[in-house]
Amino acid sequence: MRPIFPVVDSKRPVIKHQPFSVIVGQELLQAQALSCIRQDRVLFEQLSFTVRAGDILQVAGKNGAGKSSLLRLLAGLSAPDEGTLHYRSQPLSDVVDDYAANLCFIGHQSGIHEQLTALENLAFWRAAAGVPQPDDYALLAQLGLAGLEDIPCNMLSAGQQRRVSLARLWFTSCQVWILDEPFTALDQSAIAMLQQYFLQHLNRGGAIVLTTHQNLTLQYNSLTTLELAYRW
Ligand SMILES: Nc1ncnc2c1ncn2[C@@H]1O[C@H](COP(=O)(O)OP(=O)(O)OP(=O)(O)O)[C@@H](O)[C@H]1O
Repeated sequence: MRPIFPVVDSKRPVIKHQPFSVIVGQELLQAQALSCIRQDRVLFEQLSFTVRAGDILQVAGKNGAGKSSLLRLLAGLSAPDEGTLHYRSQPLSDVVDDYAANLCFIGHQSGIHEQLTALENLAFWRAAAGVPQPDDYALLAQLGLAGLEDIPCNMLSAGQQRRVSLARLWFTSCQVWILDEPFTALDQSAIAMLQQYFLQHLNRGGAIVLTTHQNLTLQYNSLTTLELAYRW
């Protein structure tokens, strides 16, 4: 029988990740001369940048500037109208399986199954990712969800649902994280915890591309901001 209130140390890391076997600075994603057109509007064109191991790239811009559209291109969920994307120096289309296995994409929507509990959502994602059973109670406690593990997610608050959604980051072994508005609905303490966790991921050779309308409060040495201008 599961304990009703499991005793956990919320400061103790529940999963110890190994560093990625990469040299920090190794090129992971290269975007060359990307263009994206939506509803006859050119959102961006001739956009080129590189994301290396250890990098964090913040895509900024006004509502409708094309941030989510760019992230979807980078995640391989849609194709650019012009330009090319490479993963580890190979055309993305040639290495799509390798890339998908190394990519954790969390979109604008939380992506949780609202009828399922937090524990059930975690079990579902782990099964899909082929990740062995960690201590989910401890993970959820670390994310401030102790006591809420067994109720359907549609009975959680928006911020609590976002925390469940972000739990994937704590057990994924993927090196590239693409996160669309990960701080939405989170309170200040959760934002600080997530930013601290980003730092750990970068320090072990991970890479992050994210959008947010908030300023990142932590100092990231490898932070680059890509500002997308709203184009009419
Ligand atoms: N699949 C699509 N089909 C048609 N138009 C789209 C599609 N996806 C996005 N758009 C349009 O592209 C524009 C940019 O949308 P996008 O979601 O990329 O903006 P954003 O910068 O992420 O905005 P926000 O800050 O509001 O999240 C919008 O005008 C939107 O209506």
